[in-house]
Amino acid sequence: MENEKDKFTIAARLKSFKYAFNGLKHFFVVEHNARIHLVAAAFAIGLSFYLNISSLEWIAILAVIVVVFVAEIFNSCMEKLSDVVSPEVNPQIKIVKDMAAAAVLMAAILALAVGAIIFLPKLF
Ligand SMILES: Nc1ncnc2c1ncn2[C@@H]1O[C@H](COP(=O)(O)OP(=O)(O)OP(=O)(O)O)[C@@H](O)[C@H]1O
Repeated sequence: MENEKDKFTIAARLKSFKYAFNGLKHFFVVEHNARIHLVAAAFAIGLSFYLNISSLEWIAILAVIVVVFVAEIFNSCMEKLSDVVSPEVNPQIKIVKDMAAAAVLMAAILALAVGAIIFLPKLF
């Protein structure tokens, strides 16, 4: 039988959004790396306006910005979860944290490559 909690309600969906925005607020207010990504994103968006890039180029720039933020949010989640699960030094936690950081590195490399492909020919 369907439980009260499983029922679809607009109020429950709105609450989920509230929690998601709460997570976003925490990320931008508390996590220091978020500020670095925010500055880089603002720079890329400013440069995109200045260089009057095409619609497809905008899609690529916005997509890589979001990919970097998503990777960094999950990386921060992994760090927090790891610190709760195992606050002491643990070789498996090291691998978990290193791999989460590797995901951010991959996203950042992609963002740099896409930025270079779009911006460099317009600048030089
Ligand atoms: N509990 C642990 N056991 C083993 N190694 C750890 C542990 N905690 C952290 N490390 C190692 O230290 C590195 C840095 O971990 P930490 O949680 O400090 O992330 P950080 O990258 O410094 O955090 P931030 O992204 O907030 O600057 C990890 O990638 C991992 O190699």
